Amino acid sequence: MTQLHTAENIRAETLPAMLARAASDALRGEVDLTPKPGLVDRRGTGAHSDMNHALMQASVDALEVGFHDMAMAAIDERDPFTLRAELGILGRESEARMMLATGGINTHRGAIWCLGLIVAASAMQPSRWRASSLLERVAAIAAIDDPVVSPARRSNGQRAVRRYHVAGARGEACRGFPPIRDAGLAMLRRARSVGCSERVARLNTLLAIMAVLDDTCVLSRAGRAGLTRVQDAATAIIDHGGVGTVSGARALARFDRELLVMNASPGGSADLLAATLLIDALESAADRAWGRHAAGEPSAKEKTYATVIA
Ligand SMILES: CC(C)(COP(=O)(O)OP(=O)(O)OC[C@H]1O[C@@H](n2cnc3c(N)ncnc32)[C@H](O[C@H]2O[C@H](COP(=O)(O)OP(=O)(O)OP(=O)(O)O)[C@@H](O)[C@H]2O)[C@@H]1O)[C@@H](O)C(=O)NCCC(=O)NCCS
Ligand SMILES: Nc1ncnc2[nH]cnc12
Repeated sequence: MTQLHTAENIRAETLPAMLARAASDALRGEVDLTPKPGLVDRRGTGAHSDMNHALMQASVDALEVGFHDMAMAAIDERDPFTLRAELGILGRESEARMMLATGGINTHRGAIWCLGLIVAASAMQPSRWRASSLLERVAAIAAIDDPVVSPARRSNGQRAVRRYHVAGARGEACRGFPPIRDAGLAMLRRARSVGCSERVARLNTLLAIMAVLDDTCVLSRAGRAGLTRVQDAATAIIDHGGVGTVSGARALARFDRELLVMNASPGGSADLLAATLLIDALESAADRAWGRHAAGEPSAKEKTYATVIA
């Protein structure tokens, strides 16, 4: 867990480095979480023939520098339109590093998007890391068109958006990622508060996101019927107490097998789980560093330097 402290710095680290590390930690936490339904984890490849745990780890390693650059851009750039254009450039650079690290496999394009926006929003106002405040800034950035990308972009996600009339990754960001704000964070905190292990809390959080997200990966692979099945099955497991019980763990195993048969990988939900873990870590870091109800901006020194103890 990344922890942020002030004053007696054991190891001073710049804010961009701290944010990049926190984003990478969140992505590794998602990749390592096991057993996830339909997704790559420590057991194997999920509903993918071209990905495995080692490849996902290599992908995460390749993304940290890009998150650092996005944070730097957000600290330095005050004009929102210039910042959005810069984030687009840096996002595509990150996608290129991902493709280089994975031999051309799209492991984390969606994760670069959602975590990159959160990192940028965090760097813009370092002491205002409450989820609602962060996600408002995410929505404001996402609402600005990337001057380089054509609205007619041909991608699996855009084809699903047009065919099934869903928000897609861009639309969810423009709304401030409601599945994170309203489902993921609430489940993560509630599961911890009732004594679930961190693994169970995170698995329940993934299911809570899957229950509400119109995941274009699932739509592209299994259509509207497949997405409805995924949402209904995730809802049922949560409604019956989650995966911390024997019956819940058995239901999760059945769900995993069903997704493999459907070839339905909830990659978007996996990304939003990582984003939920990132926002949770940032809220905790801000509470420790600046106090629970920090209203004021941190000092110039705090804006630039913070101690990070891994
Ligand atoms: C806004 C972009 C994400 C582009 O989005 P677009 O709508 O054009 O669609 P895709 O390029 O297909 O990317 C969408 C990915 O986002 C994830 N996702 C899916 N549904 C949602 C949702 N409702 N909300 C949020 N995020 C969602 C998902 O990413 C994950 O899955 C991918 C791996 O799964 P897989 O099934 O293998 O995917 P494919 O390779 O497409 O299928 P196969 O060919 O293998 O069958 C992986 O990407 C995961 O991360 C969707 O795939 C954004 O990329 C963009 O505009 N970028 C430009 C640069 C930029 O502006 N960057 C800013 C950085 S701050
Ligand atoms: N663990 C995972 N498996 C498959 N696709 C993903 N996209 C993000 N994380 C993923």
